[in-house]
Amino acid sequence: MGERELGLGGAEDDFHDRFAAELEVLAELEGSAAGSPRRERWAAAGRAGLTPEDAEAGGGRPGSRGGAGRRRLAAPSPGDAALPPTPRVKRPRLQVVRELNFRLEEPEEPEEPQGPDSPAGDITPPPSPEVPPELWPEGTLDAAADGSLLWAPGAAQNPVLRRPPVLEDYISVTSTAGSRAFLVLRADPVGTGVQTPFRDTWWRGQGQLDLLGVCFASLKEQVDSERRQQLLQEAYQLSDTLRSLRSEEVEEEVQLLGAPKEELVNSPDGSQHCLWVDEFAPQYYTELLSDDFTNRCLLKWLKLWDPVVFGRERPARKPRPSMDLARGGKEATISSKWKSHEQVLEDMLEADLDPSRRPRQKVALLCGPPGLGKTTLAHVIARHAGYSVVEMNASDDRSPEAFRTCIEAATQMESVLGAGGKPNCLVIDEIDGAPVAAINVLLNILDRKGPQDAESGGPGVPTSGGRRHRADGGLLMRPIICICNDQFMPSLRQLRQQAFLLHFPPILSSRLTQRLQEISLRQGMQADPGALAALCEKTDNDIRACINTLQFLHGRGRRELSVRAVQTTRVGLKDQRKGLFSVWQEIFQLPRAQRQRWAQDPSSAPHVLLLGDGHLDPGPRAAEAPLTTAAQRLHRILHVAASAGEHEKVVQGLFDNFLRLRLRDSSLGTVCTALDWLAFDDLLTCTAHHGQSFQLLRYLPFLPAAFHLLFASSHMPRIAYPSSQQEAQSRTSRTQNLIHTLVAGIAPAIRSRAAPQALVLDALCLILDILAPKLRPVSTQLYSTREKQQLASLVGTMLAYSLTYRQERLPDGQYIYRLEPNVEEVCRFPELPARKPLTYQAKQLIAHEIEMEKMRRAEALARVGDGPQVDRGPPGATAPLGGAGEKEAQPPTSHSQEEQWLEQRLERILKKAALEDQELWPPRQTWLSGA
Ligand SMILES: Nc1ncnc2c1ncn2[C@@H]1O[C@H](COP(=O)(O)OP(=O)(O)OP(=O)(O)O)[C@@H](O)[C@H]1O
Repeated sequence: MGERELGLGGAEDDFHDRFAAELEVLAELEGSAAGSPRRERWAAAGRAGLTPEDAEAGGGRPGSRGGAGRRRLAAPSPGDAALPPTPRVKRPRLQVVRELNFRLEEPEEPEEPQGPDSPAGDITPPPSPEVPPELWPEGTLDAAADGSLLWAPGAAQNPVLRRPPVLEDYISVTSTAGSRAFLVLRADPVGTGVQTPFRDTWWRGQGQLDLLGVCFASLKEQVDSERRQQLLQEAYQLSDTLRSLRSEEVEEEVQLLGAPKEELVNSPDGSQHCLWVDEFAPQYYTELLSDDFTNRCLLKWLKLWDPVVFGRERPARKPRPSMDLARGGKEATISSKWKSHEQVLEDMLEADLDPSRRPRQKVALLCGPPGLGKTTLAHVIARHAGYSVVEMNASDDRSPEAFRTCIEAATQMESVLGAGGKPNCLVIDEIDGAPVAAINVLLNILDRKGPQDAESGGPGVPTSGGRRHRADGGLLMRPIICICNDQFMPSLRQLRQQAFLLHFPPILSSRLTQRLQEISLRQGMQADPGALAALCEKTDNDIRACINTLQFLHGRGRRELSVRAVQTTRVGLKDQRKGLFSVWQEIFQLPRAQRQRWAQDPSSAPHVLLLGDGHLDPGPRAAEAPLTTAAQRLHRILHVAASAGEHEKVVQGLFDNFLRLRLRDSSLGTVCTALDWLAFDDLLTCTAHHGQSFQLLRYLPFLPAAFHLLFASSHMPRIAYPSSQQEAQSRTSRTQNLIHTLVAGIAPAIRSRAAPQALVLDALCLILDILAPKLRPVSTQLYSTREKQQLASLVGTMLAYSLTYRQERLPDGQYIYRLEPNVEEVCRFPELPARKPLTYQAKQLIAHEIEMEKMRRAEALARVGDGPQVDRGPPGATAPLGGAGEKEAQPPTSHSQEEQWLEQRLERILKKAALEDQELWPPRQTWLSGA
């Protein structure tokens, strides 16, 4: 400070001379020039970083810290405002500067009430208590100084100034050359020369308070990293424990088996090179696990190709003892009415070959769940029948071109003689994954007709497969076996109709268990039948899954298979989604294990769970066991229904089939409960979709579960694909169309009172009765007046409703007259006979009279339009039955006269219409010449 004073004292006069202009401005400012509006505007603008005009308009940023003090300073006093801007007595610079102190300290006190000039909306929070007032950034001040005369530009950043700063204390320094500089003094409350981090924190937060001092994000990060580390540690600990447990287990097993440790460690590695499913894949027909009937059917179908492929004649058929006779009397009558799938298949196999001596079904379609050995069956059977198998995967070769090339290469080209000179048999796997276009290619190939087909003449005896194939030019001469999981894929619809369809039934678990035992024995693995049966049940008798599980466990060093090991192992199934028929079957059939229990305890009928609580109460011992099993079944069906996906179709199948089951409940209580469930399902679906309450959809699988508990039995139900819904829909739309046609044709006067619903419910049935009066089967000439009137009124009524009779030819060649539009369909049950049927002649007569009446009306209309020029018809013609508007017309006396008269009328009407046309549309030449 001493230096400063020294400096100041020494050069005061010089200073005044050099900076006279600036000091004058300062003095002006000091002399309450705050009264000057311009000055105030500058100050406000400086505070908010606005232009003076902006400041004038909006008052700058309300509540900024520097603002309050500055505003107070700038408040004009009436006296000052009147003062002229005269030069003042020069005062020492420091004094000026001190008086120009803009009371920066004042805003530091947040409690201080705001001045009257403070904006009402000032909601700026007080500064953070952690930030000392001395460290408030000069940003606001600097901003205020920017462009203003009051501040030395860059004072905040550059402490060495050429002019003395206005607001801060400073030290002036004079160089030896006599030039002066001013050094700004800054307070340093934290430490000498140490830059405080708070300044940065303040600005980084862009006005945020950062009460914690550390950014929240970094705190979160810190917590996250700590948690991660903790998890990692836990994982390490777990893996250590597991490793130690496993090594203990292996050691135990080694001790049990007495095998040397090295051998155990090596054997899994060695076996990994070859999958057991491949190693133990069946090579011969006898090794197949699938159902014998299916195997035999496929083999028989392949044998049907022998005449064209191998040139062998088909062996003469032996008369088969009728299966019906072998069965019981009642069952025999049923089976004569309903043919089982097996019978249908056998009939197909017994059927004659087509004219080109090929089987009627050119392609066999094997369908069933995955992993049951369908592909294996096709390969083994084809080899067994003497073919060389060519396999293609329809999911891979999806394009129609690739499909065509593959099929033709295997069945049409020279390579029909495959490896070892054997003819090819094409196996198309996963055909349900092929697109419709590709399947159409296959269908086209199947549909190709040979010369024999075209002629339908006697069969030509082929000499050899190759020559015959060339002669037929593209005719399919080799068998094709298609394999799919889901036969109901829409793309397969047409193929299914043409194919020899073979459902692949589930493999018997006893056969599979036996095979698994063989395999495990050969691999040196001890597996008791119980454990293997559990494995089969768990995998739904999926051969692949069973063998893979065994290999997996073997690979992990297990030499003994226990039920617990099977239960605890997570077996990877290929595809758990079931087809619709399997879903329906599971719903209507008891699971196998359950069947035994069911037989033992018939009192625990599952429907009691749904029909009433009373049955569940008898006592814990009676209720507990069935409840547990029922709960298991419930969960299983819930799972099956939920994973099936097509809920609507599943429910339709249940609806169409549940009444065909053998119901044991004679009071039909189960049926009523089932109907209630169906109604509930409808309600649920409607509510979910109308109100978009999709959370309700989770309750939909409960309907199949309820049906299972109500109807499941040990019998294999005969399930039909549901069609009632579609039929009902098409019937509804047909009926609606009929009603619309009828209403549209009704005369306007009647139509106003014939709303479609009222018409259907109230009028149509009675109208049909009215339209069927008793008419004598004689000529109308012989009718009495009353009968004539009756006929006339009938014709009038039918015309009013735009009804008539049309002649139709039935497929058997018979002619009938049918009402048009056929509203009888709307209001009469098809099975019931018509109440008052009209004879063919009566309908013919009515139709004729309706046509006549129409013509008469048309002519009457034309006459009304033309007035007297219109020809009034033949002199003898009169209205036959007193039709409306035909008083003056003379009816023809005989039938031939009547026809003649009608023809003349028609001719005249047509001529008149032609004339009118000409008048309206003159010939083209006239137009052109006129133009
Ligand atoms: N009798 C059997 N003995 C041993 N393994 C068999 C037997 N039958 C089939 N396998 C094996 O089971 C596996 C599955 O058979 P396959 O591929 O024929 O089933 P799939 O029904 O065609 O299944 P996907 O529909 O998944 O193709 C094959 O690896 C096969 O080797």
